[in-house]
Amino acid sequence: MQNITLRRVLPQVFRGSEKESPVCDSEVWMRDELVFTRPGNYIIEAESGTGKSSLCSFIYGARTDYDGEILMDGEPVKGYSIEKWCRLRREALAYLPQEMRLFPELSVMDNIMVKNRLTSYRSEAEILQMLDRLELRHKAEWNAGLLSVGQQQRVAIIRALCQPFDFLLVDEPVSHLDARNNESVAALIVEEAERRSAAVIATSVGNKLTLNEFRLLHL
Ligand SMILES: Nc1ncnc2c1ncn2[C@@H]1O[C@H](COP(=O)(O)OP(=O)(O)OP(=O)(O)O)[C@@H](O)[C@H]1O
Repeated sequence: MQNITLRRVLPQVFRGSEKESPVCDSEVWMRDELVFTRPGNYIIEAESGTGKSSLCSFIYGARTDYDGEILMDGEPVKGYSIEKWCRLRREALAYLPQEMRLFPELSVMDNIMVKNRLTSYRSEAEILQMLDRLELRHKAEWNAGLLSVGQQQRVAIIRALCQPFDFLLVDEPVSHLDARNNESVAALIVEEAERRSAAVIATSVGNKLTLNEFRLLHL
């Protein structure tokens, strides 16, 4: 997939507020055409409750309660079959939801392997290396539910990287990370995105992923 286009997209919950702030000032909602292309980095910044997670769910196809159109390589996604969504999510679209969705009773390694067994994208040694880079190697056998939220974020990021993708969608990926961990996560994400010539779309409510070059959009 080369591009994702938003045409006059607006969450249905915001219907009627098109002429009011923040919707009328948004660089995303109700724009005639907003195109995300790969490769490239995008940060979508906004205050709480303005729809960052909703936007991610719309792009990922998890929710359809929006007006306007989302197109992938020019095709409107609202007509996509379940099979097409499954293929897209397996091959082209990786997603880290804000709530991470780890299995708390499974170990860190098993959480990552649940995904990696489906994709066969990484070797166990590569996963351990990524855990090492994000300073979590010593937690590999811990239950994910016993990790801090910031540690869980790092595990969920590694899990999201265990697949091919053209677009990586990360919803507030560093909201619980300090500057040093933010930089480690950003370096890993940039490296993985560059390897795939992919685009990164990251949302932020304040603590932004430390990318060198990116287009900033205010939601
Ligand atoms: N599944 C849903 N169905 C309908 N409306 C929803 C749903 N999820 C969220 N909303 C509404 O959409 C609006 C934006 O919520 P959303 O979670 O997208 O914001 P956000 O910018 O990600 O917030 P935060 O930074 O606090 O996580 C809120 O008014 C919320 O009540």
